[in-house]
Amino acid sequence: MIELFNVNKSYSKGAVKAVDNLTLEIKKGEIFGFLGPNGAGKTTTIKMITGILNADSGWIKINGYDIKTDPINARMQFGYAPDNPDIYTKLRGIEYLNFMADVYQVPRETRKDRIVNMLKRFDLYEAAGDIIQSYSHGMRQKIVVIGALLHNPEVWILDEPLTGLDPKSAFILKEMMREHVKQGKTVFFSTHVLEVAEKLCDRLAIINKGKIMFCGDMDEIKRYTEQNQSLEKVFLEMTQI
Ligand SMILES: Nc1ncnc2c1ncn2[C@@H]1O[C@H](COP(=O)(O)OP(=O)(O)OP(=O)(O)O)[C@@H](O)[C@H]1O
Repeated sequence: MIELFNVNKSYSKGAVKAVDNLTLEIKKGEIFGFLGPNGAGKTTTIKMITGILNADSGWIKINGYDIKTDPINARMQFGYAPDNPDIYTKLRGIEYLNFMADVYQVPRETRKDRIVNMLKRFDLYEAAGDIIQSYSHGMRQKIVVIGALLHNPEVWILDEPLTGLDPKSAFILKEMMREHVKQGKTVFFSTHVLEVAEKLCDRLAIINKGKIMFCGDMDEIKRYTEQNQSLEKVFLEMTQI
């Protein structure tokens, strides 16, 4: 579960208001999509949830742990895959995964099986001994996702996880998301791809200029509009592209 209450964030000494009084609750057992055009405030919000950035005001809790006042407990609740997978490129894939397993204290007895299973699931097993720098964008994205999920976190926070994945990898990740929430756990992810959000999410929020324009499920989207409009039309209306 993720809770945000009256969260604000500005950049450039207040000149750019990136997140504007945002209140949101992402429940256990749901895949929650975070939608918005470029520059809407999605990544800034995700960076505040994960404690990379501090909110100017408001509070954020993950499974009840405040990211500001109880950061270690809060961080142990989630796995986070950033939108830019170009990290630790000098390491071999397997070195990166072992490093992540060390950081999150994954026990030796379970880590090997877990690493091998996830590498095989994402078709990366053969490449695990290669330097990450030699990987394609999609391969880097997959290794970052595996690293984020190795400690079997209850809450998954994924920034644009499907961008750049081939159809098979995207299918596998979506399948994993569904399996995860079936166990009563939480998935929060941002996307530009409306079709994915429409098919995958239990609920979604549309953000524009730092403000939540809509939050609800697909039925609520349809009720919200007079006719049975598509998510695309609703999105375009709300974000006025
Ligand atoms: N470090 C920064 N300094 C100044 N302004 C910033 C900084 N980072 C983001 N911004 C601004 O804050 C706003 C929100 O940006 P953010 O990256 O959160 O949007 P986003 O929804 O993730 O966009 P995208 O879909 O393009 O990744 C934008 O106006 C952006 O230009």
